Amino acid sequence: DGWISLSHMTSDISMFPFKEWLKCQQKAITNHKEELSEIIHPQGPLLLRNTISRIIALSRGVMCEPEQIVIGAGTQLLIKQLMEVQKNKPIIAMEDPGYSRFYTLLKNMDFDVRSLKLDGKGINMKEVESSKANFLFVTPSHQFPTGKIMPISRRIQLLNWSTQTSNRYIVEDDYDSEFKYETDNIPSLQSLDRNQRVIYTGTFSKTMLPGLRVSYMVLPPDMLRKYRQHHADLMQNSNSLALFTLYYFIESGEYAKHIRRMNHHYEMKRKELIKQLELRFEDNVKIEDVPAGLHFLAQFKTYKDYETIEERAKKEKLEIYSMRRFMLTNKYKEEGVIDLIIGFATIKREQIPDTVEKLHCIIN
Ligand SMILES: Cc1ncc(COP(=O)(O)O)c(CN[C@H](CF)CCC(=O)O)c1O
Repeated sequence: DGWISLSHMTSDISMFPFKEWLKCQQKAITNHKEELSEIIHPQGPLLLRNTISRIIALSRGVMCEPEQIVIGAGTQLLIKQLMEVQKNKPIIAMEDPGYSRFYTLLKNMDFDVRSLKLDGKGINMKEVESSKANFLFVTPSHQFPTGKIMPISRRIQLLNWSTQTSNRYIVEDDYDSEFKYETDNIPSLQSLDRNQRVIYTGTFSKTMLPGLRVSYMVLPPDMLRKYRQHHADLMQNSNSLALFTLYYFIESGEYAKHIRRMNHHYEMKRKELIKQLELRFEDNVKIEDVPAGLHFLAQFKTYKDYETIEERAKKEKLEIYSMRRFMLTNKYKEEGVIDLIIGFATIKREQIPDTVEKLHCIIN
């Protein structure tokens, strides 16, 4: 259809090992007919939760028992189910710019959602303190969408904040933490938490396929008890066959191999795209060069406004999202520049020069 994608919402399907996936699916069908014929554990199969707890301990330092893991068909659904448990409507705070889908979901659930500004270290601490929030949503590993990696100092401040009164929680959304280039990973916020205040969420959307719809959250024991009480009748909403297949995919080593391969592939494309952008735009572009994730923020000098740029991108059949998509309430707009979110998962390496050229004529 002639469209080129700089979307941050995709993963590179051309590299997905479907042959291996199908072998694992065959194993799942052969070995788990029993489970496939009945209602599985509401939190997802214990054998997959064992595997997930092992990999997030190794890769993210998350310390948890498999019993604390709840699997679900997407992070949004898990957040919805988690927040349904909260009595007396806690006040919620989240990053702005941030994840508009969570903001909309929580507003639609009639929560009082405060959108807090960022500073150089991530969510602004003074705003957190004055927000009177009980539930704080953050993306410390790779702030969504600016990409900032939250330093340990700010993480400690947040953890101290979470222990100041009894009913405070931090939801750590670790959505694309598996992709780090050059730098090594800072352990998760959850790994530093000694007071059972951090609810950790992860997803296979970025490392596998967004269409798989397999995500998970790790609940502290007291929250898990409340969750199980409230959702006693709720069934697992992920596809069981996909869950058992994923189990074999991980246990066979294919998952670790796939992540290594994708890390290398994405790092190469990211480097090339940044190089071409800087060549073409010279000092009319400023790249937030955080070596992580599947997108980066690029600030372009132009007096055109967001609507014009978005219109022209559509006309040029270039799928790209601007900062407008992520501004929750403070619609700031610096004079003479626009911020675009550049996703590099889907673009082919050979398409990069033309795409940069296309972007140049859209912006200038
Ligand atoms: C901040 C953040 N936390 C989690 C997910 C994972 O969600 P799920 O696939 O349901 O597990 C995403 C994935 N982002 C979506 C696809 F990229 C949508 C982006 C947009 O709406 O801008 C995300 O950005």
